[in-house]
Amino acid sequence: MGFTNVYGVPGRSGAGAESPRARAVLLDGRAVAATLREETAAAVAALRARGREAPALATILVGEDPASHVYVAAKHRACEAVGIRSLDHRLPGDVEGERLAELIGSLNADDAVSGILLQLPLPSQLEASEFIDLIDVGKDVDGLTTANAGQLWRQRDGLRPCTPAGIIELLDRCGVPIAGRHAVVVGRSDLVGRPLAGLLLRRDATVTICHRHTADLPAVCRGADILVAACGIPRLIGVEHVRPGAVVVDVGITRTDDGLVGDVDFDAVATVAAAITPVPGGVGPMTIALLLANTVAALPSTTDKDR
Ligand SMILES: Nc1nc(=O)c2c([nH]1)NC[C@@H]1CN(c3ccc(C(=O)N[C@@H](CCC(=O)O)C(=O)O)cc3)C=[N+]21
Repeated sequence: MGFTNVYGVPGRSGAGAESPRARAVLLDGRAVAATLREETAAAVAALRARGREAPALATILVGEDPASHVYVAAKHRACEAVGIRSLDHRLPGDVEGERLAELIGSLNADDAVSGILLQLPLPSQLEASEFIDLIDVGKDVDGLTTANAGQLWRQRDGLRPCTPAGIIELLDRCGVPIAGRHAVVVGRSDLVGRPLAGLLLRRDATVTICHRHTADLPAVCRGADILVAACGIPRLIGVEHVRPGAVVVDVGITRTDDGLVGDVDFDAVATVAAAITPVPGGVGPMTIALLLANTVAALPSTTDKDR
């Protein structure tokens, strides 16, 4: 992408320097995700052509959270579009943990199931990490089990969480360099902040993780070449957090009366950043594209099966 040169000269302008007038380049997650989905569809077609079964993703949705229903439906549609079969399991919000555990056990044992996704959040009586860790490590297409998280931090192969992996893929495919850059991640969730920090570190970024106890958040964020907002606080990140020329990634997605709102004050930040992801159309579609890629990657390798 053409903007690498612009971005390649980071604007280490002193205090009081004027913001560039030009608006930030849009990091178009929707377009990049479409390309990635085509690649996944081609990989599935190639498997089928060799006589293999299509991969299958099993989703588990517990309770009636409306946003979760929207997301799970989107995941099923995306599976269908690339030739991945999907299995839709639903449990009532007051389900006993034992029943959920049984379902996960039966999906672990089912050879026709290549990936298992337990949609979060769970109802409050169920401790999410306890159930995530019941998922077979090889079917953990969300990359959220303790075992896969450990693989990441130990620098070993493993399934990676979809949102963090999607962010890295988006930066790579848009030509944003990572090695040697200072990446600041705002938010330390198990789903996004922590694993993303691990992935950025593996790519040789200098990584800072910020959270609610961080002193002078704007100052820390202004040190970022790559600033990732993943705290779930609508429009927390404003111009005062962004050094002119930084790349800004917005993971936040809050439903409000005026639509979906990110963690970044987009209109303001787009006047100073070199590049920025929109909400919607940024990180969200990449998350789903990586879920599909992970589901294909979770298949036992062709060589294993063919031997
Ligand atoms: N086990 C688990 N794994 C997850 O990956 C997971 C989860 N639980 N719980 C909830 C979050 C959230 N999440 C999103 C996925 C896609 C969009 C997405 O496609 N967003 C569209 C907009 C879709 C809309 O209109 O809502 C966009 O940003 O353009 C958003 C959010 C996955 N999550």
